[in-house]
Amino acid sequence: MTASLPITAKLIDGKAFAAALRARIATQASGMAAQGITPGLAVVLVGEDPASQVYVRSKGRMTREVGMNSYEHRLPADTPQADLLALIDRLNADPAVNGILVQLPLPSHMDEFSVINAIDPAKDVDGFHILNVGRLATGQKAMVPCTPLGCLMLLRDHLGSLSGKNALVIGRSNIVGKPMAQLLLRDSATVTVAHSRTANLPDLCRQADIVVAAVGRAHFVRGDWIKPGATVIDVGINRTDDGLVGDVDFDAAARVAGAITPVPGGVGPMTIACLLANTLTATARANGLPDPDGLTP
Ligand SMILES: Nc1nc2c(c(=O)[nH]1)N[C@@H](CN(C=O)c1ccc(C(=O)N[C@@H](CCC(=O)O)C(=O)O)cc1)CN2
Repeated sequence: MTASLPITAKLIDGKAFAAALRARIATQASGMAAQGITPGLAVVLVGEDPASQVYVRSKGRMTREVGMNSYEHRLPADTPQADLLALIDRLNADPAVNGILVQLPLPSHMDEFSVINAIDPAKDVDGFHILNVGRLATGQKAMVPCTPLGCLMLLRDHLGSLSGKNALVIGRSNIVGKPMAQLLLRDSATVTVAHSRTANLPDLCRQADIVVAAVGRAHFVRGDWIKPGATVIDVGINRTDDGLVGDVDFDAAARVAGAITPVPGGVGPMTIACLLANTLTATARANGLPDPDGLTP
């Protein structure tokens, strides 16, 4: 039905936005270096998941590019959980390390919550520790999960104020859906969180000024679900025979939406840029400095 319409949506270029954000972070990091402080980020990868290896490599490279120290720890897939917890203890105690990230997913013999909650909340640059989750939910100063923080930055840049907008978050994961809903609420949007049991999802979606799709199913959100002029943020990264695609049927949605993020090149690059932003914020807080400009929600 939508295929006959021209593509009219503005493309929200997350790749360009993330590059500009990293440049600002590099400038602020060099300001810290002038005060004798070099932020340090430790990334821990357990196992050989191919996508995780790519992300961890990119994290290390981009950390160094913005002038921070990168510490990479690669552990075999059969590492006992106690060994991972012992490494986290050492990183918690290391003053050169300001940020700690354990790449997810973890091998199935490990308990994700026990591992994440072992990280010092002040160094939890993923914002997944229960204390940071609670702080975000109650409007206190927190470390904020990187992907939703990146989505928020793109939304604010495109829309200015989110106040009073109808926002639909599709997906209720701890990494994206739930913190995204908290951030939108904090910006005074009217937020609905949809999931696999939600009734009448297409109709709900047709009422949304903002759609954040984070379900992990290729092309799940159809073009005729989109309200004309809506802003569509696609968090999905699905590897298919047609290559990497998002959770939104981009070709159809881009003929109806006012603005839309592509996959690749939309939200994905913001995740690592926001990780660097969080590392800078954690370093500032650890050294009694004010939060860096424009990097926190
Ligand atoms: N501890 C964490 N684990 C995971 C997180 C996270 O935030 N913290 N998020 C994802 C993976 N992720 C970062 O870790 C990540 C995903 C995607 C991208 C990205 O730049 N995507 C590109 C496409 C790259 C490709 O070809 O695969 C894009 O969308 O343009 C960066 C980071 C799960 N684990």
